[in-house]
Amino acid sequence: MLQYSVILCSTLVAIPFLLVIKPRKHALPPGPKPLPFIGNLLQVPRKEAYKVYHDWARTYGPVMYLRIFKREFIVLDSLKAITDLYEHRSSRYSTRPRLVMAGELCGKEDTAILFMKYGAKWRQTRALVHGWMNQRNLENYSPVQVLAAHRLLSNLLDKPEDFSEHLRTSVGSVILKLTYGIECSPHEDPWIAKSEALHKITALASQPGRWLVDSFPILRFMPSFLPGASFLRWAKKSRRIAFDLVRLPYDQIKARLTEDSENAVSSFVHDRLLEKRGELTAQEEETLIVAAGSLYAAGIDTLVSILRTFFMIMATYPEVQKRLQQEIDSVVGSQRLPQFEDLDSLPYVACVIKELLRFNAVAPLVPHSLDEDDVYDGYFIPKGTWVMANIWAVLNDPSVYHDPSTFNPDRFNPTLGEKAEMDPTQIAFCVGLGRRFCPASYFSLSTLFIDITNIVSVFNILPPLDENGQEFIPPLDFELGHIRTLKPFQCRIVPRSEDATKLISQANVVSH
Ligand code: HEM
Repeated sequence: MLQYSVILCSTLVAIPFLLVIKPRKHALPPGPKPLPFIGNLLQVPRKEAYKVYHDWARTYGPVMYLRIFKREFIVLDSLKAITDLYEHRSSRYSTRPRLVMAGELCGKEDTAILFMKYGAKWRQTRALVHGWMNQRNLENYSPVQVLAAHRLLSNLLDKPEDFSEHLRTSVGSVILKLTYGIECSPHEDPWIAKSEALHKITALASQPGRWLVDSFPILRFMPSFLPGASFLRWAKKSRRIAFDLVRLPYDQIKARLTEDSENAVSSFVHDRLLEKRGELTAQEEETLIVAAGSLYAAGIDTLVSILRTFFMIMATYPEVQKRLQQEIDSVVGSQRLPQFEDLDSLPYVACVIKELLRFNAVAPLVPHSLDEDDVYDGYFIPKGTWVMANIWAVLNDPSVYHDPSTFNPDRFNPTLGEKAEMDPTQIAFCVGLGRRFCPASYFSLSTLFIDITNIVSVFNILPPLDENGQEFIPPLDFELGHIRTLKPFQCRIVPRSEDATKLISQANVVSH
């Protein structure tokens, strides 16, 4: 009942806006026929939207238009359209769409670069992140990445069934150590728990179509004690969690720098503070806090999603696992664990990583927006529109990737007479190479390399068993929050040999 009254109020608020829509010189792009007032609300897919949009593109073409109430959406379904807008018109298409719930009410616009509007604040934050995450600094991160990979092996040996949690701890501990110098505990670390809580909030807050306030921003001014305004109370709590997560670790480092400078550990934040002798202006401080917090928030979920998919693939495609192990064994042997120095000698590992990034499409629909009206391909693109790059469609285009629903790393391994298929690393991270490309692509690829090689060198990853003790293949069921990730699934993780078990123990003695 309450919901109906909110919809009724919103309708009354929206009518005057609808009446002043001006005639446009160029037509909007084609799309499914909208209903009066609610637009395409009832047609917008709730599940695997990127697949449905791709199907629609067969009817409407690679540039499609949708509307939900007053919010306008364009879906770009080809690499050409994405590159034309995100890259060739990057000065216009580099801002983010308005997200009232996630961005404004839950505070993501002020705490994470990913959600920030294009402008001076974004540029300053981005410059800080980019300067630190570039390829030249990669060597400095290696010891931390190797240590975390070894601890991951030990955790997988102890409690294989908790592999998803171990992955989150491992990736989180690398990012927290490099960003803030924080040492995470191997189990139930409070920082990792906070990041998990924020991940859930962000996924919920940015769910398209979930929040009426995203379509009717005026609802944010409702008194929060009113019935029907529980979303405002939830947003207030979530906002506090988002701010705490970026502020608390920063405050800890700052305090340690003055109180206990001898024991302060080098990190992104520590080194920036030291450069300025701890005397940052309020604005510099805010930029540093957000830059550091952005890495933590943007980095964990993406990498964990890819690594979980890796476990699923190993359990589903035993022949791929066997080839990986054969290659690693032939280069590394059985007396040590893989290292970064082995990278150039392991071409099949590189192909598997590329195929994981293609197959998983962590960010299947990347939203950008524009602050001025534009015309593309004869179509009108209104300012403020959500422009969504369908990266899943590009990474699953059968004219580029043969049999795209099959996991096949060999597609990147040119054989006699056959060309390698398009390298997906650029697309997965960069999306048409616009200005918002992922600043952490080198870091991500190196983390995937060290984790994957270490895991398969000592473990066999096998399908789970059913109640009759028979192996079964878990379904490949992805869910989409703010990123695309597999729903919980099981697999068996078993040491390959006694030597492998010994190697894990030795590596952890050395690392402690
Ligand atoms: C496999 C792993 C990853 C993938 C596939 C990935 C992909 C992406 C994509 C598609 C974007 C948006 C690009 C756009 O808007 O055009 C992005 C942005 C971003 N990524 Fe990543 N990412 C990954 C890992 C990471 C990691 C590990 C970190 C940090 C440690 C990170 C930090 C960021 C940040 C800060 C942005 C925001 C850039 C901005 O808005 O200016 N990413 N990433």
